[in-house]
Amino acid sequence: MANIVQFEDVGLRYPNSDGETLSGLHFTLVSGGFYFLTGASGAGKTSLLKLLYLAQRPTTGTIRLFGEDAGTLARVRLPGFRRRIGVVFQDFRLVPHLSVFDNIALPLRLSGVPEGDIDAPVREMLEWVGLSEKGQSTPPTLSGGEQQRVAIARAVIGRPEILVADEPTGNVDPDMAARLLHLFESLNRLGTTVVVATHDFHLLGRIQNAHMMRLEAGRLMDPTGALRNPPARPSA
Ligand SMILES: Nc1ncnc2c1ncn2[C@@H]1O[C@H](COP(=O)(O)OP(=O)(O)OP(=O)(O)O)[C@@H](O)[C@H]1O
Repeated sequence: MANIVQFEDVGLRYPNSDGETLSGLHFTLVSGGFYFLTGASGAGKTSLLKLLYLAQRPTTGTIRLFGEDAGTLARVRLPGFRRRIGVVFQDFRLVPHLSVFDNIALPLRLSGVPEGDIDAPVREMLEWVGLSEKGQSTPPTLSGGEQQRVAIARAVIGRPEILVADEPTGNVDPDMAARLLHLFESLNRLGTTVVVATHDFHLLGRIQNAHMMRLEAGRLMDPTGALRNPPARPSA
């Protein structure tokens, strides 16, 4: 299996913060893997995911995505790179004045898919997340869990190579959480590398062969030994 993501000694310090939010991250994700990222609130999960989907640059170290150094990537190639990564944001980030249908269609339209080829995949997605009746609604009229499902449909409609989801089951009941996880699992079976940050420990045992990544105060633990971290170094 090819390495799809490599973090090499990556650190992140936000400009106005006292210390490093993330430090010494050194790991590899393989193509087609399923990864859970856990850790207490404030441990740095969202920050790590932002590095992964190129919304944040690291302060130190190198991030390789799809075999290329993301730090030296020409600006013009960034949007194309980002399209290969589907993101489910913790706060959904749906476009409030667009219908559910148009929110889900957005990645296809941005990639230049012809209008005639948009209807069928969006309808399929709506069905997939159980929102076939809500295509013409706007996000502010939906429940939190429904908005979350729209966000998931939008993240996966472009068949991304990597799916990054930040607390994707935070607003749904246990049945829906299990269903959404099943959707991620089916995507993963089709070859998508999936990275899910979650507090929900019930989810963790549900995916066979999932790897666990645990963040503690900005440092990565490797309970399953799958990330090939080097042994912890003594702090300087
Ligand atoms: N833009 C920012 N500027 C300064 N500090 C930030 C910024 N974003 C996050 N932080 C800090 O970085 C730390 C890690 O935050 P992060 O959101 O990555 O944690 P998390 O593990 O995702 O937490 P949660 O589970 O509560 O979402 C926190 O102390 C947070 O205050």
